Amino acid sequence: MNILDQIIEHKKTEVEQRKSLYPVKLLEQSIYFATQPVSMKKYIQREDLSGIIAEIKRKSPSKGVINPHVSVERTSIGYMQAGASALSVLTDTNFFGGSNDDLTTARKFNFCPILRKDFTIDEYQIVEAKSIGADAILLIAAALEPKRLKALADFAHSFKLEVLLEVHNLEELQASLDAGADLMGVNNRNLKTFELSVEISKQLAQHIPDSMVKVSESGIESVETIMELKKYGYEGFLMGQNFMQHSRPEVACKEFIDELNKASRQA
Ligand SMILES: O=C(O)c1ccccc1NCC(=O)[C@H](O)[C@H](O)COP(=O)(O)O
Repeated sequence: MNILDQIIEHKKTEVEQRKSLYPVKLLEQSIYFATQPVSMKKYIQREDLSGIIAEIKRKSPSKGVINPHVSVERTSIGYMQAGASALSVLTDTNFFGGSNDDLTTARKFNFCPILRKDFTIDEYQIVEAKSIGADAILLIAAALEPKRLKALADFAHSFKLEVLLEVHNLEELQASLDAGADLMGVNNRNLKTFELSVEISKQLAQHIPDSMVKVSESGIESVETIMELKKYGYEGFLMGQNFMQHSRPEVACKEFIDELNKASRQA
């Protein structure tokens, strides 16, 4: 079994356990439906922000332990002060060391779009995402049938959550174009083999309709890469490890965005 299959198998068990521990009715009670979510799509397109979706990632299957004791409060505030457009918080515990508490902490201290980065396979997780304060969820084409992608995207929209749909190849992209996602993410990392190549984003760009906000995800390490991806129409850039591998991720993020702003002014 590849790592994505392992994650999904584990997630199925985890979701069933959570359903009996915290029944969906209970989650629904904690949702304040009148609260308007903060649009990740709009923030990514804001001229005064960098387009970077800065991630809180404690560990990962490909890298192992990255920054297990990170302060979510300090890092999330620092990321946003540095000029990030949005936050991504990995809430999976088993493979990424995150938790729902990480997201609620980020929510408590920031008014900005927050992506709940998890492996969504069930409607329950969407209600849960809303109940912990997320503005957007991730759906992964490699993990779900096209019909299921659409059903989950529709369900997320009914809770006023935006959907970042992630693909890694042309087949997945074409099969998921009708799912109704708000943002199309191209993951440069193959989640089955961990192979990384930013070329994937470049190759798939022309196949993504102009009406969709394009996000390039994973393995982004330099300002030059972002400047290059912008030429292909990318407006969002999901970055985790590059910041999180520093003891002060928010400082690394600020240095990166300052350099990016300088490069953008000179372009
Ligand atoms: O990062 C992994 O090793 C990984 C393995 C299996 C499934 C998902 C994985 N990562 C999730 C992500 O997509 C990344 O955290 C995100 O795009 C940021 O990537 P990076 O900047 O390379 O940390």
